[in-house]
Amino acid sequence: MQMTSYTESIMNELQRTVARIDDQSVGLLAGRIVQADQIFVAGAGRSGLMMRAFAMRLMHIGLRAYVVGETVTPGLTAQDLLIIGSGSGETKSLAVMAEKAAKAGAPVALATIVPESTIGRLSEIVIRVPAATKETADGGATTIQPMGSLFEQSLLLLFDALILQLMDLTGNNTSTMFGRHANLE
Ligand SMILES: O=C([C@H](O)CO)[C@H](O)[C@H](O)COP(=O)(O)O
Repeated sequence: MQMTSYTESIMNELQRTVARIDDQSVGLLAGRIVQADQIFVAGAGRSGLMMRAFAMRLMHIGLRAYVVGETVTPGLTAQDLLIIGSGSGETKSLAVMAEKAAKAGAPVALATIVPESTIGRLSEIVIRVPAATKETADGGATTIQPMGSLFEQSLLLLFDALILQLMDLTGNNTSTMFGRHANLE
């Protein structure tokens, strides 16, 4: 198949998937984000890359956002919020992180394929993304793509749409946000 046909299939998969994400749980997360003192985001592998992209936009909005594991990332308190992106909801390092956050009294939010997963059970807000997990031998009717690709792409779209909601809530626009963009690049 040609590249353009593959991208068309991917776009169709994405449209089907993001259309089934629950708006209410995303709205709930938007509310928690603006209330939090600091926002910590985490994810492993490709899911982690999408979470890093989200953290950058949170910073552009003027929020105190950190990627867990960076050398400059401070400690988390009960006034903060931890947002995890994990397709399986079972990635060990993230499950331990969610447990630690819950012990510190901080709410955990999770975007995942499996709400009933270990991390899902530790999370106050769970956003279900109906994609195929990375272990699924083949995505069946859900996806032609390998492993967690559909989930990872959906994460990017979900969080970019959430950023638009946060821009509305906080009165930001592209020029206020660009004003906060890194100027040492
Ligand atoms: O990097 C990944 C892999 O390429 C799957 O497509 C995953 O994102 C990584 O292994 C983390 O897994 P999850 O926590 O289940 O998202």
